[in-house]
Amino acid sequence: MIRIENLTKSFTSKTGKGLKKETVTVNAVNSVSFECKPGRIFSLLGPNGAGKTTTLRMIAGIIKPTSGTAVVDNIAIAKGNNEVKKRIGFLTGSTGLYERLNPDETLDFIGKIYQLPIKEYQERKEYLFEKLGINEFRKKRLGQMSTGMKQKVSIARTLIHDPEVLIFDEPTSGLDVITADSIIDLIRESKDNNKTVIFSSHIMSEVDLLCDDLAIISKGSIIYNDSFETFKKEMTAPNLTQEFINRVKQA
Ligand SMILES: Nc1ncnc2c1ncn2[C@@H]1O[C@H](COP(=O)(O)OP(=O)(O)OP(=O)(O)O)[C@@H](O)[C@H]1O
Repeated sequence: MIRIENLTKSFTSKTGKGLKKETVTVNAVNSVSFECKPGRIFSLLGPNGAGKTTTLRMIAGIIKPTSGTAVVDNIAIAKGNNEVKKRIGFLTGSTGLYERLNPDETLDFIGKIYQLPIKEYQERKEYLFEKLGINEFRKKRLGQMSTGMKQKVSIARTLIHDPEVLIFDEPTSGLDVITADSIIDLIRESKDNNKTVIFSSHIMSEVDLLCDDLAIISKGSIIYNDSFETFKKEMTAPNLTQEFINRVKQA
């Protein structure tokens, strides 16, 4: 379960030189509240720069909110970051991978960090490698891999400790439809295993494939938050993408 209340993040930076130095504040996320339930897939949909990554990074405890609270699996983020991190799998475009390691070595390294029991770890690794089609390049160095191959390894790395809460920041970005499909399949399976899943996207067709509950974010604020069923029932545009565009424009 994820529950966030009035989550807000402002970034402050200095621009210019000498006497012309100015402080610039960007309100990336403004008082955002929503709840993601176990066994359901929650989509955070919004255009570029809307505040999706910033929101997810706050939920994952990577950056501190300026104000507001995030509770993950009954633990407040501010109070127990490490406890929360064990329960979370966070996939983001900037997930670090060591270019000199191969997928096997990468997962071994992460498995040790999480101190996973060896048998459980091995089984989980084999399962994820099979599911994601990593076996054929499991001995190849990350530095010699394509974007899609690296994304698969990132996903295996995110899921190796079988977390209760899965946070995917644009999980299929830059992937071909076949690769994207295996990832979508894995996300669905996590839902069936009663995990709490949130993923961000700016593509309505991807949301349509997976979503149970939908929040639309625009310029840092939530402009829609309800079930996807309700969104479809209330739709006045001829298709989902147009409905999304209209709602963002009207906000
Ligand atoms: N570290 C930072 N310092 C200053 N501004 C930032 C920082 N990170 C994000 N921002 C700004 O906050 C706003 C929201 O950015 P964010 O990355 O959360 O958007 P997003 O919805 O994930 O966008 P995209 O779909 O393009 O990835 C943008 O205006 C961005 O420039």
